[in-house]
Amino acid sequence: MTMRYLTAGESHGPQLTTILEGVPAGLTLTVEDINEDLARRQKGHGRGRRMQIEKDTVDILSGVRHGQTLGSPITLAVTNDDWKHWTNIMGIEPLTKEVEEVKRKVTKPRPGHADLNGAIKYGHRDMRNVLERSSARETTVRVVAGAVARKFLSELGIQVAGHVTEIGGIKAGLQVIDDLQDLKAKTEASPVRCYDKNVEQEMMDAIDTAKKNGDSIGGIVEVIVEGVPVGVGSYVHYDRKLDAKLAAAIMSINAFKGVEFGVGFEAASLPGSMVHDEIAWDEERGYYRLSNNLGGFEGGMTTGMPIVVRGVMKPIPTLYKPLQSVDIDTKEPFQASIERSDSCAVPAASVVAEAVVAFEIAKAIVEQFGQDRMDVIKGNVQRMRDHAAKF
Ligand SMILES: Cc1cc2nc3c(=O)[nH]c(=O)nc-3n(C[C@H](O)[C@H](O)[C@H](O)COP(=O)(O)O)c2cc1C
Ligand SMILES: C=C(O[C@@H]1CC(C(=O)O)=C[C@@H](OP(=O)(O)O)[C@H]1O)C(=O)O
Repeated sequence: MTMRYLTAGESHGPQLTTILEGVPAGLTLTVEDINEDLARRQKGHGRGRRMQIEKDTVDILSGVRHGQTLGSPITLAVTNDDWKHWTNIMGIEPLTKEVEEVKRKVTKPRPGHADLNGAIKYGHRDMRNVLERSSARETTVRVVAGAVARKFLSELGIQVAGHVTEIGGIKAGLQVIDDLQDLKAKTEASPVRCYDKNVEQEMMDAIDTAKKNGDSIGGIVEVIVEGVPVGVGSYVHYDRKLDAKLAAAIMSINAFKGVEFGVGFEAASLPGSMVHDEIAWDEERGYYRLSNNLGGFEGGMTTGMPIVVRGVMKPIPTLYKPLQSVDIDTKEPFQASIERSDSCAVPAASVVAEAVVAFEIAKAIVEQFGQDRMDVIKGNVQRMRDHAAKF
């Protein structure tokens, strides 16, 4: 058995829901653990008006009793505060004439969003049926699932931190990050979730300029995970490689277009001597590496060094400045008219990236070190650490 989750819910429907299955029994879990991450996801310069309407908090509806997980499926829900403005448009009852009159049918696909392909695929003449689910509103409950995973990992001494390294071409200064607490403190204090104070204002200006021009910008987020034991994941079969799973998880975030580990794409132009992480040993630490260019992975398995994974987010597709598109009813070209949109969601996406990475690592640990009980998993992880230290 494994840990898995489903998400359900439309962007302007009553709520987003996730059911997590396979979370071991005996994990201490409170709504506060989760609400903290939900609040972090809502912050960040560049978000549109929707974030002022929502104040995301979670309800735990099953699988937890007196602050402890039971081992049974955990149902978690986040209410959409905006729903009250959309009850006619998003109702589940059949259409009446009055509803038809207020129903905002969407027939103008946005380049870069899921509208046109989704409409053709599912046969929807009203593209609201596509955008409601393709919206990144769904990432609220991925952050909820990730918060549970993060709590699980913290019990095993594993820390996860995400931050923004680039927005609209403005790059954070290069720094080897070896203090996650410091990184977290700097990132949380930053309106763009970037540790480098020197570029913060430039990033915000880039976002404001894009917004003023009716445009949008993307960027790069990085997630660092410390404390994962050696050998999580496996080289023995392609679908057991943990780096591949993390790559898929990052790519699954709305608007993400690429993933790299450690030096990543730069490895193409570097000689092997500048890429591979030399191996050393001492009595206290056991085996360790003199560098971490490969971002914590060899052979689909963790090396014990921090995992360093980055993802690139394209600019937000909904633009106030119209791009060419065609109305699917009239087949006429149109000028876009936009109600609201984010102009940059890279800071929020760094929290989503943390969540999906945390979930994949928690899942791999549950698969490898025991499934039902926290105490058994803790013991098994410790045995692996001892084994590696003595090896
Ligand atoms: C946190 C977050 C917020 C987003 N906000 C918007 C938005 O306001 N407007 C928009 O058009 N796209 C937004 N996106 C991106 C779209 O959801 C995404 O581009 C779309 O689902 C199409 O999928 P794809 O870009 O992965 O192909 C956001 C993405 C994330 C991660
Ligand atoms: C609601 C969220 O993000 C939304 C993601 C999104 C999209 O198209 O992906 C479009 C916008 O939604 P709306 O059209 O309601 O303004 C964003 O606000 C959120 O992150 O919670």
